[in-house]
Amino acid sequence: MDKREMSPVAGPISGLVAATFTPLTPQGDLNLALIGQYIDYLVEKQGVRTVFVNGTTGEGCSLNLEERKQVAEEWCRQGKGKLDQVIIHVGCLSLKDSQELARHAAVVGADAISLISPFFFKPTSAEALRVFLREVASTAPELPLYYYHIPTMTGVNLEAREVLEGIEKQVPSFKGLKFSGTDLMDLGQCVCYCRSRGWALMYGVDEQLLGAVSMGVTGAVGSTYNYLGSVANSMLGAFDSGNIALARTIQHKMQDVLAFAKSLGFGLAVNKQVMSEVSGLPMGPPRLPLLASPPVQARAIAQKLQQVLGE
Ligand SMILES: CC(=O)N[C@@H]([C@@H](O)[C@H](O)[C@H](O)CO)[C@@H](O)CC(=O)C(=O)O
Repeated sequence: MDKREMSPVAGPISGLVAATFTPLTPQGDLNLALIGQYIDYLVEKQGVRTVFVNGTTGEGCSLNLEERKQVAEEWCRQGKGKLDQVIIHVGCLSLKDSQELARHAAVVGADAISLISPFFFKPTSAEALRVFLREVASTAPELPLYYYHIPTMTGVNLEAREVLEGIEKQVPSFKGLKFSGTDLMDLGQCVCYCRSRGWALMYGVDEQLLGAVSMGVTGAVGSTYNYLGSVANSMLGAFDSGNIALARTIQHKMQDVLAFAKSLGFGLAVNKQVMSEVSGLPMGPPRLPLLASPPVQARAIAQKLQQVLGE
């Protein structure tokens, strides 16, 4: 067990955060009954004790509000005493919907909320986005709020550093961001801004986490930490102890697996199947418009993972 696994979370979020899949039945309804076992798997097999619920991996934007509430509530309920933190993603196209989910997150005992920018009518300036974040935060002022920067999915290409400018004056509960972009200049600037305020900066592109760690992020949120958490934890442990050569070797192996996965059309649908293959927990199908792929792809990826990372 490495240092990060042992240290309790205090202050800004550190270490790995699993961006959870939303378990569905074969018919496409929520399978809430699986969440208890899912938590045990993350904690016991992957050494991951903080979760990010209803985000990209959780298909949050494909669930209706009632479903999102049920999923959030179940993670909070089942995670009590087992998980360090439950972060609920409340981003929606409608301000009112995000406010409703933020309020609900507070009621069910979430530790924090996070949100993407609306992406149909997009904010035309960083100030417009800050005002949107402020209006959501005001409905759950007691919960830390993290901006979720994911330009590849939202098409909102405002620099994250620009969004941060002066945000603490508008959003007193603001505590950092989840950065799922690849612009290292922007990331570095965000690190400086967040570090001087004691905020969290969680990186979200798993295949290049080591680069972000060397930039100074406090932690990482990602889909692959659901089943590669223990591997990624050992990479972070190697980095922390100054064994950069080992950290690089581990990151390169993770990249080999993900490059192979991408060559087979890795996306959320296949990723969810890989999780089922590796964990043995039936995550079920993705929700339309995503389509399930033939299981052969996920099996091949799970085998590759075993072959590369089991070495
Ligand atoms: C676009 C996307 O899904 N990115 C993932 C990554 O974890 C990604 O799956 C991984 O880096 C493999 O490419 C996360 O950033 C998403 C995430 O944290 C979330 O589910 O909210």
